[in-house]
Amino acid sequence: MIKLDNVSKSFSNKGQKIKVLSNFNLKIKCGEMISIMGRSGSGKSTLLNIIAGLEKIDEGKYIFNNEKLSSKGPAELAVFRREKIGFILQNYPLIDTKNVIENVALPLQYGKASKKEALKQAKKMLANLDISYLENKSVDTLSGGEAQRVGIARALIKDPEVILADEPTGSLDEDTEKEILDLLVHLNNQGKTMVIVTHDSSVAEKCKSKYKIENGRCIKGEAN
Ligand SMILES: Nc1ncnc2c1ncn2[C@@H]1O[C@H](COP(=O)(O)OP(=O)(O)OP(=O)(O)O)[C@@H](O)[C@H]1O
Repeated sequence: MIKLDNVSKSFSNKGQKIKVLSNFNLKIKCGEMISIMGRSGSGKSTLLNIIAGLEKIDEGKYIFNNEKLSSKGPAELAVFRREKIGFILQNYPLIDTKNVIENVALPLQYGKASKKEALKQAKKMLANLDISYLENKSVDTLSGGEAQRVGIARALIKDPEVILADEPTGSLDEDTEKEILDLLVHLNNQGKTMVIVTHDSSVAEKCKSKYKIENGRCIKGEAN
């Protein structure tokens, strides 16, 4: 369903060209859970941004469900992102003037849903993730693990096909990391395609396919 075919991507920085990905190939099947490792600066976040349609590629093809996304313009890519992609980040930027349920409801309110409908859906999502007790909490009172669950609820509220997670457990202690990982595995078992960028090999071990970015290319690790 996700296919990157001979992709190249460079950035220009102060007149200097930085080649990040070159002849980069990757196929991710629907419902797969994969990890992406690689040293700092190897291009992991760039890859997630390309999959999300936030970064254009220089050469090659990006295919999503038989659609050539690399030929689409910014407006079409924004629609694609809104409908298909959920992002989970290390420190999810929750809005601290809104409480937990309002934060989770927000992506629906940016769409067509009324506030009442959005809050109803958010309530359901919090219940699905067993965090109804956080509903009315102010986000600045949440622990790291609680904030991450709320971030996950917000990423899931529009029922995206693909979850892109950039260091989802990076700032958590060992026990909380395990709980969040179990939640990601659970979501994958429910059919979500997951792409997890991580520095942590214990996170990568949870994934059925493991990859590493090295010298701009994608290298497959041994199967679990
Ligand atoms: N918008 C940009 N403009 C210029 N250079 C960029 C831009 N985005 C990324 N880069 C450069 O591209 C390279 C890859 O960056 P990227 O953030 O994808 O790496 P990463 O593997 O995610 O790193 P880390 O593990 O440290 O987060 C780096 O050298 C970075 O400085």
